[in-house]
Amino acid sequence: MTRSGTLQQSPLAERIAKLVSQLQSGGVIISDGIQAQEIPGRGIGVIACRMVPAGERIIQFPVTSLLNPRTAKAALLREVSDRGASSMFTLTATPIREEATARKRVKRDASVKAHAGKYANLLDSLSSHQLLAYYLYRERLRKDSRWNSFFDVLPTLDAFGGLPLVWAVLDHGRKRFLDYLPASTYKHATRMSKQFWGDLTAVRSICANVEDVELFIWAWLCVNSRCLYYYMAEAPTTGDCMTLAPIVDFLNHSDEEHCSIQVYDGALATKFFGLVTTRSYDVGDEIYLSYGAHTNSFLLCEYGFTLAANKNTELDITAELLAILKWGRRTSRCQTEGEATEIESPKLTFLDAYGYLGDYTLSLDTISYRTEVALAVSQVREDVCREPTGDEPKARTLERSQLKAFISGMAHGSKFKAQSTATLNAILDDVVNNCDIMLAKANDDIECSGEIRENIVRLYNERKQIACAHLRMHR
Ligand SMILES: C[S@@+](CC[C@H](N)C(=O)[O-])C[C@H]1O[C@@H](n2cnc3c(N)ncnc32)[C@H](O)[C@@H]1O
Repeated sequence: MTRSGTLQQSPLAERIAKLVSQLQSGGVIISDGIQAQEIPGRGIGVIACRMVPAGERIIQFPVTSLLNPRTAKAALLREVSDRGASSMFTLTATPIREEATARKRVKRDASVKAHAGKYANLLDSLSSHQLLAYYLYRERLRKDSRWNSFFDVLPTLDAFGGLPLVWAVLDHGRKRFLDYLPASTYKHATRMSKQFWGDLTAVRSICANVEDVELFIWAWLCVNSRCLYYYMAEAPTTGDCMTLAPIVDFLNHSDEEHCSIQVYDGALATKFFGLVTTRSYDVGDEIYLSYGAHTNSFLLCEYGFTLAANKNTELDITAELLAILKWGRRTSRCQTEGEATEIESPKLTFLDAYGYLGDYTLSLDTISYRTEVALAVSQVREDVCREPTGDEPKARTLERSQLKAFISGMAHGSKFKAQSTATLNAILDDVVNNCDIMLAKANDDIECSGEIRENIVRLYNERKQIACAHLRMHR
């Protein structure tokens, strides 16, 4: 992974040492048992440099040194009162005027106060992700930012080049790779792209001079891929409870549990944000953190990598199943999921009413209950999914009650089993064929190379592996 910076930059080890020393002088405690260093294929990671037992606190951060919406907002407001109108950025709404003479200082102070109040309200209107991306964007442009040694070790925009979001937003000849993605991954990338543009618009609505899309996407992705959960009472949603913690954010992901985050009280009423090992390590072992039980499709979209062997692998057949529910037929290339859910359909309305619309998946050995329900609904007539409006044939009433009993878990749904298996097998045959086509396409495309091809191939191989396992089980 390339690091941010230019030709004059010092070696990575020196930049890491500089960041560590700056953090330590700010009260961060880093165990002598760990060391951050470059790891082939994974950027920077954290390694045990002595035997580290389970239960050791390896990093401890005074919460006031974290970079999160709370500390970023405080820094932004301080800047307004310190710099007044000479602030590098001015708000879209009523910028304050520089007052030239001492006589006008009182008036100026009042103006700064009013400005700060307005600014605080505007900042409060941003989500945590928007606020942090805005803050990183601004700080990255400052020569004297207190976060410069952190920025010196963050990935460059180039290092984010494997993310579908970057292909979608910046293209750089890669937009067409989006068409190689499985439908569910494509949908995830599209959703992120929408969120990204929405966030940029929100930030620009309070500060028009956020013009550099490349710098903003870099900031947005640093926040997206490096933030950890951190509870803040003022955060409006769980998703807003996020913080950056330099060094902690060097830990790479594993689907095994390695470490946990703890917030605890220290001396003098200081609160600490700490990282604690949950297993022991030998010298040279990499110390990981689980980012969550994520599939490779999720990891690719949110973080730009996939795991060679992922415990949370699944096959998403939402697009394929929605096409059957809506149109009563299969489609060969399914990127139609959005389209299918937007169209009025009694079966989709019915599934939605019961909380079973979308997210149809299979793991290597199980079919999710949501998928079973959707398969059952796919085989009944549309009028079974409508509420009765008067007299109706008894058979329809019976079938509706059998379906509802299955959905609510009161019946095994054996009535639906055979047809569900047949429909699923037909979908899985299509999945296998589609995987072969897409694998051949990606492999033949010489521009789709390196890590990007490796990740796409991994997604299709996984899909194919799960589809074949179920076809073997159910044929
Ligand atoms: C929180 S950062 C971890 C530190 C990062 N490696 C760095 O160089 O700064 C998350 C990023 O690390 C990389 N990463 C994390 N876990 C990985 C893994 N198991 N394999 C490959 N890359 C990984 C991805 O680029 C991801 O976006």
